[in-house]
Amino acid sequence: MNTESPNPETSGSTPSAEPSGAAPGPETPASTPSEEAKAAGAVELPFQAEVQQVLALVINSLYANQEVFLRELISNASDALDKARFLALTREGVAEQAGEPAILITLDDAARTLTIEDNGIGMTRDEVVQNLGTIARSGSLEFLKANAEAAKQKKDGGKLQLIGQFGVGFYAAFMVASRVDVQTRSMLPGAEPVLWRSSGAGSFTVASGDREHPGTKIVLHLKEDAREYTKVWRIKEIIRKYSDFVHFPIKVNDEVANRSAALWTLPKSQITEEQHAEFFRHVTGGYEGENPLLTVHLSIDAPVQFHALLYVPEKAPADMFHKDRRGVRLYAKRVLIVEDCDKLTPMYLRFLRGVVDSEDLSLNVSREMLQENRTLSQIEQQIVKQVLKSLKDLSESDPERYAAFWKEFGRVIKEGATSDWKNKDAIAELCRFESMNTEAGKLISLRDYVAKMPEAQKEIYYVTGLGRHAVEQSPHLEAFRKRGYDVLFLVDPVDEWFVKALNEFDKRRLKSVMHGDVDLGAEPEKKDEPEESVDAAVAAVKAALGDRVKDVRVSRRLTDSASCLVAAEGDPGANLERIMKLIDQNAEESKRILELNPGHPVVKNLNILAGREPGSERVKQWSELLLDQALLVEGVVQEPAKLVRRIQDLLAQVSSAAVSQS
Ligand SMILES: Nc1ncnc2c1ncn2[C@@H]1O[C@H](COP(=O)(O)OP(=O)(O)OP(=O)(O)O)[C@@H](O)[C@H]1O
Repeated sequence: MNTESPNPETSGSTPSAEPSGAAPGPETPASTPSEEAKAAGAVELPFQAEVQQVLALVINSLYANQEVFLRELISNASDALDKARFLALTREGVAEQAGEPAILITLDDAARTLTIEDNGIGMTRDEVVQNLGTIARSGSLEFLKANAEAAKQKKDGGKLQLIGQFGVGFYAAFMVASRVDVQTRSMLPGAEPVLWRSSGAGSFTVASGDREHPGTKIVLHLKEDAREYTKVWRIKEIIRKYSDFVHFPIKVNDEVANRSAALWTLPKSQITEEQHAEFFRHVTGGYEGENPLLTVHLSIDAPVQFHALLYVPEKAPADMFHKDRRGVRLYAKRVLIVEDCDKLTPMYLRFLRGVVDSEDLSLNVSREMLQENRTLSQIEQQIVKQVLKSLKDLSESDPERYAAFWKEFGRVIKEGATSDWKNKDAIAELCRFESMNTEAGKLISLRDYVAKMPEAQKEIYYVTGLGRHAVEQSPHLEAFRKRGYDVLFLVDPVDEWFVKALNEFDKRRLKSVMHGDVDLGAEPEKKDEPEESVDAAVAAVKAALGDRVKDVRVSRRLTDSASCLVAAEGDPGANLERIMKLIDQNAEESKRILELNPGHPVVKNLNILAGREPGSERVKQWSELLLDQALLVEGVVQEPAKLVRRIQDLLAQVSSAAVSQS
C-alpha cells in the first residue's frame, strides 16, 4: 500500500535558474572564473544556504561509513528507474527508455573517476536546479546538526554510526569526490539535456548537456584519498552489502554485481531451503549458525504494506546481552536504510535476524524513526504477533527443535512478559520450566502443567531458587508432594520478574510455595485427625527470636521437616533478595516468617518443654535451632560457628539424657 506516488510531477514547484550575483564559495575567488563556470554557456548558482551547511558537514566526514555515498547514488538511480516505469505507464508522449532498465557503474582507475548511470526518468533543467541545489525537506539540517553534535560528544571519535538517515542523499557524493558532473535528460516531452557541475564549494553551474537518451549519468572525480572507489572488488563489496537486492541490475564495468532479486518478495513456495540458508548466512555473516532454526516469512498488505524475511538463528548471538542491541535490516522499496534497525523488533525478540522491506517507507524515514514512527510500530506489532505464532507452531510440530530454541533464547523470551503486556499470554504459552514431577533436564509448558493439575488444585505453584539442586529438597514442597501437586522450578534469576509480571495463566494464579499462607486442606490420608495444638512452642519461639523474624506460626506446608522460613505475601522473598544483593550490596532484607510443623517431634517436645519451663535457656536453644535449620536448608547460615556451638550443646544434653536413661 504505497501512499507515495512515484509521479515526478508531484515534486513541487521549481525555481527558475536565474544567474546569481552571490559570492562564490571560499575556494573560488570572484575574480577568476570557477571550475564550474568554465562549461560552455554555464550559469553559476549558489547552493541554498542550508545545502552549504549540509555539504560542510558531509565533507567533514559526517558519516562513519564513507562508502554509503554509493548506496545513496544507487538508490537515487533505482528511484529514477521506478519513476520512469511509472511515467511510461501513465503518460503519453514521454521519451522511450533506451534499453532495459539498469544501473551502470564504470570505474576508471587512471582518470580516478567513478561513473554511475541510469536510464531512468532524468531531470529537466528546473528540476536539476531544484533537486541538486536545495534541500526539499525542512528540518533535515537541524536534525543533521544535532546528530553530528551528539556524535561528537561520544568517545568513538565523533563519527555518526547511523547511515543514510538524513536525506542528504546526493550530497554524500562530496564525501569522496572533489568534483561531480551530472549529465541528465528528462523523459518529459521536449526536455533538453543538462549538465550540472560542482566542486561542493558554495556554488554549482548548469549548462547545456550532451545526453542523447533520457536518464542520468553522474561522474565523480574522486579525491586523492578515495582511490579505493575505482577498484571493482571494492565497489562490488559495497553493492553486495547495501544494494544487493535492488531490483534492477547494477553492472560494474559491464558485470552484474547484485542479485537484483529481493528474496523476501518472492512467494514462499518459490524459495528453497538452500536459498534461505544462504540468505541467512548473508545477513548474519555466518556467525550464528549455518542454517536458521526457524524462518518467518511475511507478506502483509494492511494496515501497512511490508515483506519480512526473518530468521531465528541456531545459536544465540554473542552480543545478545550487550547493551547495544542489534536489529534487522530495514529496506524501503528494496533499498537498505539501516543495517541494524532496533525499532522493528522488541527487546525480547532481539535475536531475530533478517530483512524488513516496506513500500510505505521512504528513504528519509530515519528522521522520524529515531523518534516515533507509526509505520514502523505497526510493522513491529505484526512481526511480534507472527513470530510468536510461528514459535508456538514450532513448539507443537517439532518439540525437539523447540527445546533447542528455548535453550538458546528462553531467557530472552521471558523478558517479554515483563515488557509486552499485550502479548503476555502468547509469551506465556511459549515458556518452559523444569518442575518437581519432571526428570532433571526435561521441561514442561504452563499449558502441560495446568492439564495435569488434580481437580482439587486451584493455583499454579512454583518455587524460585538457585537451581534444581537447590530447590528440589526444599521443605516447602513437602505438602505439595504428598498431594501429588506439581511445583514449577523457576530457577533462572529472570523468573522472579517473569512470574510477577505474568501473575496468572489460564485464569489460575501463579503462587509461590515460599510465600504467604498455603491452605491445601488436610492431607488425604489424615482427613479426620485433629491437629494437636503447639501454641506454647509457637509463643516460646516467638519470644526467643524476637525481631529476627516477622512472625512465628503453625505451618500447613510441612509434613516431614520441623520448620521452614516463608516470605509474607507481597514481600520479595529470599531468592529475589539474594539477586538484589548481587546488584546492590546495600539492598535491604525483609524479615520472614518462621513456620513450625505441628506434627514434628521436635516441635511437639518443645511445646511440652515450653509449658514446663517457659523462657528457659533450653527452650531458647531449641527455638534458635529451629531457625538455624530452616536457614541451613536454604544454604544460608549467617553465623555458622554459633550454629555449630548450639548443636554441640544440644547434642551434649541429648547424649547425657541417653546415658542417664540407659
Ligand atoms: N539519478 C537520478 N535521476 C533522476 N533524479 C535524480 C537522480 N538523482 C537524484 N535525483 C533527484 O534529486 C533529488 C535529490 O536527491 P537526494 O538524494 O539528495 O535526496 P532524496 O533522494 O530525495 O532523499 P534521500 O537521499 O533521503 O533518498 C531526488 O529526489 C531526485 O528527484
